[in-house]
Amino acid sequence: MVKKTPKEETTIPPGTPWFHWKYGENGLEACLIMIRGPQVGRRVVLDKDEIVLGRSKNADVQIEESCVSRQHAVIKREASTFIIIDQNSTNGTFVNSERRVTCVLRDQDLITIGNTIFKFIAKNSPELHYHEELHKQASLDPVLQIHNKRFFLEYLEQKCHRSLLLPTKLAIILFDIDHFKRINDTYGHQTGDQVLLHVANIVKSRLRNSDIFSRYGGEEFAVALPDSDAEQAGMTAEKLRRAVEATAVIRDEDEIRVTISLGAASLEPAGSPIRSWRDLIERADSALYEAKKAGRNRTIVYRGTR
Ligand SMILES: Nc1nc2c(ncn2[C@@H]2O[C@H](COP(=O)(O)OP(=O)(O)OP(=O)(O)O)[C@@H](O)[C@H]2O)c(=O)[nH]1
Repeated sequence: MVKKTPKEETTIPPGTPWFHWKYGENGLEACLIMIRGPQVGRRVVLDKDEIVLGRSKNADVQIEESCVSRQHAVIKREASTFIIIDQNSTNGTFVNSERRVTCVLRDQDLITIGNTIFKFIAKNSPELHYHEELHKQASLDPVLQIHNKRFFLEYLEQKCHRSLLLPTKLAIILFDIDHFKRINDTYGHQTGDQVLLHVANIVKSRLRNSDIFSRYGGEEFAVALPDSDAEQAGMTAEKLRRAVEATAVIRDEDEIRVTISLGAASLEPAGSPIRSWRDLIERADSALYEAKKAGRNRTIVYRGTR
């Protein structure tokens, strides 16, 4: 049964980029890896001319520590060089333990901001591919070979931030297999896993390359649809629902059929404006909840006034 997402449930690192886990045209970009702090292993790809680090919600890399200034430091890219510039922060920016106002970053430099430490990995660093692989492994669901929740939320946060600034359209779908417990209870957990894989494959094959599809929980999934509004998300959701409904998993003599319930929400105003990715998740989740309550095997698009 789908439960409403508690507000504090998602604690995914803010500002974590998602877009360079496949090799881009210019190869891998330089990055920062958090090596001490609340999100150890968090990777920040330095793919913009300027990246702000600070406590502010609007910082590209938000560091939620009271001793970190709102706009603490900026990393500027100049050709292939990265320069960190302290923004007159109260407690200072440290590179390799020395307080610096500006500093050209070199491979493996350690940047300390508050209690958080990042390691700078340059574009030509021998460690770059290693960190890339670690990030990739940490972003995949090992059974279904689709993105995991961590990756999805990283992506959503980044994408939402940009879509609200530009602004561009963005929608998401959350969906859940109906009465999945019965499948496990009737056929066993292994067959349950087969059904999960079946649903994941059906959905994957119906999405665009630009859509981000992930496992959100046990039998819950999430899709992010860039450049889509609520109507388009509703149509995609219906397409997915019909595709799942129309196919079956064959097991011995049995045809196992499942249905899914879906909730969709988009960034465009529906009642009160969306301020963050959390609002989007909450709205899609409440639409999914309504779809379950209304009898399952259906799509509800969030049109609330909250
Ligand atoms: N086989 C298998 N089962 C899983 C996995 N993750 C979660 N489940 C099962 O999914 C079931 C979810 O049950 P419920 O939350 O009651 O939901 P439901 O039976 O789908 O009912 P509704 O969501 O209300 O339609 C539980 O029995 C979990 O054990 C998994 O990775 N593999």
